[in-house]
Amino acid sequence: MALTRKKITVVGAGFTGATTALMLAQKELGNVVLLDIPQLENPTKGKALDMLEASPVQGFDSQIIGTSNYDDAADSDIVIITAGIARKPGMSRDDLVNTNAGIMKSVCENVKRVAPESTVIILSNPVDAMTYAAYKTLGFPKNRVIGQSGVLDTARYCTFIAQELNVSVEDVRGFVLGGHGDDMVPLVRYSNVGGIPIETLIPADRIQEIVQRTRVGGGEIVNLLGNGSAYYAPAASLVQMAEAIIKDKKRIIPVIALLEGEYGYNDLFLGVPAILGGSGIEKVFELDLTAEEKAALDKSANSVRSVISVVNL
Ligand SMILES: NC(=O)C1=CN([C@@H]2O[C@H](COP(=O)(O)OP(=O)(O)OC[C@H]3O[C@@H](n4cnc5c(N)ncnc54)[C@H](O)[C@@H]3O)[C@@H](O)[C@H]2O)C=CC1
Ligand SMILES: O=C([O-])CC(=O)C(=O)O
Repeated sequence: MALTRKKITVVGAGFTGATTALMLAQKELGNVVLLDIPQLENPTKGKALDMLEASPVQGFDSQIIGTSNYDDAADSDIVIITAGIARKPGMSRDDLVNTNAGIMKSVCENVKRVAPESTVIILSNPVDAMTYAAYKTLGFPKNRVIGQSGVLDTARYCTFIAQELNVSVEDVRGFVLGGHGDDMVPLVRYSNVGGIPIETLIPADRIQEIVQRTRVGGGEIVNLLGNGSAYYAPAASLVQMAEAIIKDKKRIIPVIALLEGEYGYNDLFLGVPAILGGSGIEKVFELDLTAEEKAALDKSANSVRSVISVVNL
């Protein structure tokens, strides 16, 4: 059987998009099309060419092109959408909803036209609502429309736990449920290092500080950067999701999925643990939650619902 490289389009060639494109190529996950608006066609081509010129040094054979023409994205296997504005200090992600919903709609109309069989991963904020907007515009099956928040939020949570215990990040396991906002739900009860529950290793008040720092982790970076938001860890998170799909790894990771009854929610996109493989979201896990955890998840779900309610498509 002839082997063909996958085609991955990254829409939005800003901080997250460009970083994602480079990481995808470095891991040789496929050929990469980096796409931005026509006014930025030359800078987009320039970024792509600059990345490609790193390939002899780093030894990767993925091709990377820059474009503003959706025909170049035709028949992509994966489309990653990072197009949109980012927040600045003092703003919440939800403040981006009107601008980014318009952008998401126009991007998805094009994606639907040129890459109807693709699996689409959304990053643009407010990401739960943008994943909903993408789903409605694309009309793709729910397993092929996936939002990114939980990989990043979990990565932040695990970073802080590893720092607290001075242990390898590789041995920290845990995950964050719910919407990508300040009321997301890091699940302490399901978190461990090397199989040892963190509740037996870290005092309860310190765990609560880690949970809170995770919740506002995006804002911490926004305040430090001063003029934009995080992009290295978000790009790494997108690449992990793309890799799980491209290699049919069947990884269990938190993703933003359409819920149809799971956790008692309907017609809602929310972060939940799922199997991510060749068919996209292959299964959503419904965990047993304590009353306290469920109340926290309800609060987060209500926040997402209120943002979705203002999305006009
Ligand atoms: N879900 C998550 O965990 C995260 C979400 N984000 C979100 O990702 C988005 C992108 O962030 P950055 O890359 O830092 O912003 P950025 O401003 O560096 O890049 C955004 C790019 O999108 C492009 N764009 C705008 N409209 C477009 C259109 N119609 N078609 C194609 N491209 C278009 C812009 O020209 C720009 O190059 C923001 O909404 C940000 O809030 C960022 C980090 C994490
Ligand atoms: O905080 C932001 O605006 C960007 C983002 O979603 C994150 O880094 O978690």
